[in-house]
Amino acid sequence: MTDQAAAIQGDDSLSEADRLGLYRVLLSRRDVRGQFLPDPIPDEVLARILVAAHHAPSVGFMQPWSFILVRSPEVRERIKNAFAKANDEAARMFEGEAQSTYRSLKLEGILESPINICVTCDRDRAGPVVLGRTHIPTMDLYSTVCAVENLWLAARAEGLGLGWVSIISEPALKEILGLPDHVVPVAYLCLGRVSHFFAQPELETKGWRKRLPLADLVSLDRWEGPRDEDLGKALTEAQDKAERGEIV
Ligand SMILES: Cc1cc2c(cc1C)N(C[C@H](O)[C@H](O)[C@H](O)COP(=O)(O)O)c1[nH]c(=O)[nH]c(=O)c1N2
Repeated sequence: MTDQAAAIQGDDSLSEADRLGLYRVLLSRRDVRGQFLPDPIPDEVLARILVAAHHAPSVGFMQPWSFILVRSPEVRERIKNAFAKANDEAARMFEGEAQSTYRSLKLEGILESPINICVTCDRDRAGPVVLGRTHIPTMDLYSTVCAVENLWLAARAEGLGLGWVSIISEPALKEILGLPDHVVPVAYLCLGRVSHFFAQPELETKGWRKRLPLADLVSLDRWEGPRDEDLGKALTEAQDKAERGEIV
């Protein structure tokens, strides 16, 4: 092992303020669609956010991601048209009241945000045999999602809003952005300064779906296995506190 590989983090303890700050970012991150301001993002801020994304974990240290920064109004117009087509198709998949609620939702900020970012996964980046991906081939896609989450949290820490738009046909997105076959567009993101962040997910406040009780989702040793009652109480308490904004 080289000296550098053996090196350990000098000051590896986090202050209480750091700990709370991280939870604050995690719990106050929102998917933003409608509150974008047009102000450009300074390069140094964008660079920090992209570095955070690039420090995500990845299978076999594959780093399969790339970031296409979409600034061109023409390209964004094409993306918006692809969204409008897919969104109309999506609306028809819901029945009755759900369909009218769906149609009332704002589900993208493609043109209002100053920049869009497509995070891609190059499935060939580290050759055909990748450490850790040998038996579950989708691990490179999951790694790319880790980069997306890092990017999302770093954006929130910088006071920027981010919205993920997935209501677009994948072939249309690939064609517009010129992606080769082996590159998957994992996430199409809208990024920018915002007028405000909502306290709760918009889908929750608009009555689409509620946050599930965490204690119902944690079991022991097997799928829907037994519950640890004490842990269940702790989970409910922690979730209630988070909902009241107490950690934040
Ligand atoms: C993979 C994926 C894909 C999408 C999303 C998220 C993720 C993870 N979300 C955002 C989603 O609606 C949102 O995360 C949840 O409603 C929870 O809200 P907060 O993110 O906590 O604000 C999302 N939102 C939207 O308005 N249009 C979209 O196409 C999508 N697509």
